[in-house]
Amino acid sequence: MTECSNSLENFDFHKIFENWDDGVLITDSQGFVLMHNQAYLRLTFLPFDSLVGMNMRELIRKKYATNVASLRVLEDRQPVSMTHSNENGTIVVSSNPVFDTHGSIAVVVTFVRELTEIVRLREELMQAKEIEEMYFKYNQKEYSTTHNVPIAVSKMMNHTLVLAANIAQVAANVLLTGESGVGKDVIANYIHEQSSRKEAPFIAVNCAALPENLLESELFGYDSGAFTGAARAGKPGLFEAAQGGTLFLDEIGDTSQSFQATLLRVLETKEIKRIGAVKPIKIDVQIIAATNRDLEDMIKAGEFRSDLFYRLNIFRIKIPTLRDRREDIIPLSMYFMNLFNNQYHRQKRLSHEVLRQLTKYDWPGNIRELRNVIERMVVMSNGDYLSVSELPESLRNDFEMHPSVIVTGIMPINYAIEETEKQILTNALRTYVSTRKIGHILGIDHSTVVRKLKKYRLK
Ligand SMILES: Nc1ncnc2c1ncn2[C@@H]1O[C@H](COP(=O)(O)OP(=O)(O)OP(=O)(O)O)[C@@H](O)[C@H]1O
Repeated sequence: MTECSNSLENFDFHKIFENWDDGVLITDSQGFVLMHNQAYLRLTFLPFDSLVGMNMRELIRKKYATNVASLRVLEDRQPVSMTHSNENGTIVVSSNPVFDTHGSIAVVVTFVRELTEIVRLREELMQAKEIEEMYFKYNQKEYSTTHNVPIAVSKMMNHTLVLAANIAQVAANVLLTGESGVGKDVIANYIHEQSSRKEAPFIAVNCAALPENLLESELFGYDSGAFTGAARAGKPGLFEAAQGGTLFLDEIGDTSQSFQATLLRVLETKEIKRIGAVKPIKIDVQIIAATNRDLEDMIKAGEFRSDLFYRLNIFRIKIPTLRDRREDIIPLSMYFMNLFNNQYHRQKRLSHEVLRQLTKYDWPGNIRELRNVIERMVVMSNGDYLSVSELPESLRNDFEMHPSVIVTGIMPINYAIEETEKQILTNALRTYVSTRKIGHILGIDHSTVVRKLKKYRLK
């Protein structure tokens, strides 16, 4: 090593170490601490004001550590490097022996460096790569508008499709459940398309959209003279129109108890009677019922007939929410982008940042909400690439996904404020690199962020 001894003599090494961002610790040949800087305590989260004079074995004895690099150096007489990860982040610790002229270890110098940021950046890079791969995969022709099979990349949704296809083979009646917008309509269609009935009609009825008497006459039809104003020849209902095919009864949870009783009879006898008629008509129709309501709760509340529920529940498909199958978000987004590009004669593209943001959001409105977001962006955006700034407000800010703050105890207000500030800043540091960005996200100015980070000794 080349050095200029004159100038080095003037250096205050303590001062240099103290201002160092990395942690530095020097121990003697017995493991006693000779010196360390504040960064060492901050990065290792050791709850001491000073370690000087303490033997590093003490840390193991007091269970602050299981493996101490500087002690390993004393045993192995060679440099040792190790990484430690916990809820506070990841650090890399490198310890090096310094030998005296007799070849004995004089001191061990240890450096501690924070890796959290690097680990986070690596994860982000991997995520970006994944998104890029997906982007190219799902931007191909097969995800163009001609795609008529439900988009399903996730294991969960593929499992749902297999179940649906199996049920389609046996033409059993099915109950589809799941939150609003998860794709119950789409799955009902898929079941029909997978069945041997696919050439016959698929008829969908929204039971909640019609008043009870109209719903019955629509479904069962009526005979001539059934009521004033009835057509002379009578009118076949949708059950008859769906002969040989599929009848999809959406929002079954919103029907009256008397309608439920009639439907149960139809399921059991496979016959219907037109209103005002005496003679029953045999029907050969696969019934698919769907609801986003909790029928079991409704039964408890006396709002849904348990006998109809048990009849329908023999084959039930619960369609998972979009937040439970995040792998489908990118393929669905690409699909909708192509769909609306064609529809509105646009050539928009989704940027990686937008895709990443879409995968992070919780989608309470499920696929319908995603579809609406993409449609709006395709129509409203100015540039070729849809950018994060064009996303709706709720999707732009991560923190809006976790808006509730729950306090479970009683404590001094100032302590609570400081503790909350500290936790929010720690969370923000995990996601954002720049203090300016943190200021923007937290709604405070940049200098306040810097001041608070210093105050809480956060980095
Ligand atoms: N797997 C999918 N692939 C492509 N588009 C889908 C898929 N699932 C749902 N969609 C689209 O999402 C929107 C909502 O789906 P759908 O109407 O089937 O939901 P739902 O569960 O029946 O909702 P609700 O309970 O409110 O009636 C529709 O535009 C549909 O085309």
